[in-house]
Amino acid sequence: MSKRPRTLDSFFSPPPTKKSRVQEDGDSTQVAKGRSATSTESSKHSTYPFAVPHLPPEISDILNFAPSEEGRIINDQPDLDLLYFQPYIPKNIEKSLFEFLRSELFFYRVKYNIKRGPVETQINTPRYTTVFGVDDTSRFNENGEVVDAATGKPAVGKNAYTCKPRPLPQCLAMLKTLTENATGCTFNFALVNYYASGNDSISYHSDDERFLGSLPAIASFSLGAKRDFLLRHKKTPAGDPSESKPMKLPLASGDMILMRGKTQSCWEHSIPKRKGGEADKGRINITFRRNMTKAGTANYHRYNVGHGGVFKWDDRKREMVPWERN
Ligand SMILES: O=C(O)CCC(=O)C(=O)O
Ligand SMILES: [Fe+2]
Repeated sequence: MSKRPRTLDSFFSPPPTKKSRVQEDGDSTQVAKGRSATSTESSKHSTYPFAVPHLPPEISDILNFAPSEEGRIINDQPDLDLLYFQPYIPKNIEKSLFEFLRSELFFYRVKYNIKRGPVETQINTPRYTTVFGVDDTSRFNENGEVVDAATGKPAVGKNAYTCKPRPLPQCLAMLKTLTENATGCTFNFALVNYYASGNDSISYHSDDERFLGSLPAIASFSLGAKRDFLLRHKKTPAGDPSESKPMKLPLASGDMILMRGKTQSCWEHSIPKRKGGEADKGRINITFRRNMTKAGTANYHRYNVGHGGVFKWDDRKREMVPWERN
């Protein structure tokens, strides 16, 4: 069983009120009052368009029991090393965790240009994205400022960030800590995708950037609609037979897949568009990664935050809508 995680409450929000402390002590007569007090606590940061509420105790208390099942090793194909938790998130909170994150996080629908030779093409990312965290060179101090990991001083000049790193909100920090305890891996970055329908997708790619180091371990959570996760071996000069055997994992809500070893250097993965099944339902994917460099942080911001507007879930319209400060 994993250890109970520490949370980052200390610098995200004021100290807990008496009521929430009573509730945390488990005095059931105070639960209702304690809940309303706790639900007003939130993660705030100068880079956040709006505050992100802390997980309500009915979710966080049960999340402490994750992983729900032991991971199953899948390494029966060349260079593949997966640990598949089916599920990781306890069944009785998987839906409410999905709805909480969809409602409370801010998302972006990023457009960017790529240049191939003389031709510039605009890419419309076919899903909503958002990122949190910072690379190994830096950390957030008690005031929430990003500072050098070793000296505690802000990076200046050519060492300064070209983006504004944002700390993980408590809801993701808690899941990250649990995942670290269960897997023995260390993460400092979270990338969240929201696939609004079967029309949203991610094409074949590997998370093999240099800023993730060699043999990176990436923990990938699924919440909401079931979607196929496809994996295929990268082309090898020798035309290894493994190239012709793609794999399909039908990822269900609450599942977690840890990709490790040579998986990123030798395999590609994708979530293709789909029709039918749960195609009209949304899906959240959270990946925890360990990012090594400032350039990595800037890269994640460019492709997952961009310069465009913020989107937030509208529960009445049942869709992501542009969000504006009022
Ligand atoms: O949605 C998923 O399950 C995969 C997402 C992914 O591969 C990525 O964000 O790099
Ligand atoms: Fe990926």
